[in-house]
Amino acid sequence: MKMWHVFLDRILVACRVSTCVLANFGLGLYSCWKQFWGDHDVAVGLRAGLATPTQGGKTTGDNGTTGTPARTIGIPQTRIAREMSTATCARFCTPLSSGTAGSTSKLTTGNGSGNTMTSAYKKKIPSNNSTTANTANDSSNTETTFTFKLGRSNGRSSSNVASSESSDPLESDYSEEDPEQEQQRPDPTTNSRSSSTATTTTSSADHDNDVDEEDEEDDEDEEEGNGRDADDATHDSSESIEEDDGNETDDEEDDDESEESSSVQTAKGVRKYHLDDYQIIKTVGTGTFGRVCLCRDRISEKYCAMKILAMTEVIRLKQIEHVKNERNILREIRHPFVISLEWSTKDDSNLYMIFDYVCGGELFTYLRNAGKFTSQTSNFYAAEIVSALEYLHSLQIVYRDLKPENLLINRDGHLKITDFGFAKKLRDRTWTLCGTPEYIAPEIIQSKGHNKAVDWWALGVLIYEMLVGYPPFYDEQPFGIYEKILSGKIEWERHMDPIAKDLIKKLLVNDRTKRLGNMKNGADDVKRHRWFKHLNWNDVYSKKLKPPILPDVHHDGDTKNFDDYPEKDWKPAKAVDQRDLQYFNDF
Ligand SMILES: Nc1ncnc2c1ncn2[C@@H]1O[C@H](COP(=O)(O)OP(=O)(O)OP(=O)(O)O)[C@@H](O)[C@H]1O
Repeated sequence: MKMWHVFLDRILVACRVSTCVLANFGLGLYSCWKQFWGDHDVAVGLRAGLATPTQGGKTTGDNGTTGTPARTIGIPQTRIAREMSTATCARFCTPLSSGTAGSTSKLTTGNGSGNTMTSAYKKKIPSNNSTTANTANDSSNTETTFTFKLGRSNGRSSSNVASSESSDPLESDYSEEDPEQEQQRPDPTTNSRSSSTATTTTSSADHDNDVDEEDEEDDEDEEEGNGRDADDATHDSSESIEEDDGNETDDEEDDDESEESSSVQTAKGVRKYHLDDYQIIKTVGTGTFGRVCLCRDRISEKYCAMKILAMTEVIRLKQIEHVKNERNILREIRHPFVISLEWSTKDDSNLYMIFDYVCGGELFTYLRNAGKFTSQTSNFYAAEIVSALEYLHSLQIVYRDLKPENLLINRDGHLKITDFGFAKKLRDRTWTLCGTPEYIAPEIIQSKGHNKAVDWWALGVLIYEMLVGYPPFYDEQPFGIYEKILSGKIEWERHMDPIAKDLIKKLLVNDRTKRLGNMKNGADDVKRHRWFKHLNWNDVYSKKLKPPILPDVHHDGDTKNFDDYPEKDWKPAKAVDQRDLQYFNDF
């Protein structure tokens, strides 16, 4: 019976791939025709998927990212979202690139078997790593926009790197034009707001646009939970939202305020922020549309991380709604293990988000350096993630990008989840195909519609990866990864902690109605699992647990745990015209 299931699953995946090859061929022809005749939008979709200019592992786009280190090759593919008609829907199935020397690219060795995979992953441990450890909007049910971060880097920190010649059969999936995004595009015929009035004092009502209409997942909770004793003190995550989170903005716009400045109510009173308040020190990371810089707030003298997104790129890749979504969700949340957004603004070229600077670098780096973590270390990080996921889910936010690359370690050794580019506020399921291949849940691959259960799946993958050193579903090709995910077959290490293994098994359940975390007791089922039995969850939330790793940092603005990026290669992003600027009126 099981064999039949596997067989049928494989046929299903194969059908999807074949369909996408054919459709892609058609789409290619169509796009060429359109490109020739000047249909910008469709051509953009194709460029994003297939023709990212790369040179020597560096992007050569016009977004100011020229010279971005090689882990960002294929930047547009790292967060691909294509909004095309399902009639022209296709998935690009092109050969894997071999990647760029000394960097990024794909995991191209290993055959998927346990041992080879181990060595393959170990080979990926960066040699020049300076990090050391002290101790061992989808608004409706019809929306089918596909968004992907592809492949995992073999470099020290990036995983969401995609080659422009990726073979991922799900990489470029197409959908009906997102009606919502279309609706939200301002009417170009209306007058542009002058830059002096477009401040960042926006309302959080934007979220409404990202919410599905049906009530959440009645069907998901039918299965019985495990009915464990409620002996653990459970933190009521809703209480953790501080009333004054420093991100609320004044209702009234200040005439003097420009796009680059705005008054914000902070814990210490009203502060008028301005971009000039921030002295940019150094690039510490790169992303899809730009870079993340360490900077210093001249007023508070605090170090911050400034995420700079080139608007031209955001528009080109049709990511307007996703970026606004990211900012809106970040404004709403406040949790000890989630990155804090201090302020956001824009000028006529870039969007800016200012975060706390997390100087310890990515968990990914520590994991690759260590090979694997002990059960105790993994338990510590998993507990902090459970606490954060419980909080996010209580706000109906599904995170959708859990992986070690998105977990930063603070100076105090505690985690901060970063990169909310795929986060989404949900009431019902969503159909956006997004994630990183090794971490995506079966229901995403099967386009069944998904919900917060995907985060619990990803937690299972993450715990496995921390304990074993590589993810449970691995293959050279994304297609192989998806096959393995759907087959549900996991290779277990002989000496793996049996209690951790039990938890992983209960999280990596293909049927999401039986997946721990997604049943009627929600996150409590995970928190009460034996692997977490020793924990007091209030202590977890209050950061009372002793961190297993303390980053080697000498001061709050230390950048030794991040790669060096050639600063002089950054070109200023092109200014967008008034029409395009209106897309970001409420940013
Ligand atoms: N608050 C922060 N403190 C320190 N480093 C950070 C911070 N935020 C981000 N970074 C670094 O910058 C990198 C890119 O940030 P982030 O993932 O948010 O950008 P992105 O554009 O969403 O990237 P991607 O395209 O990979 O999704 C991160 O991997 C991390 O190394």
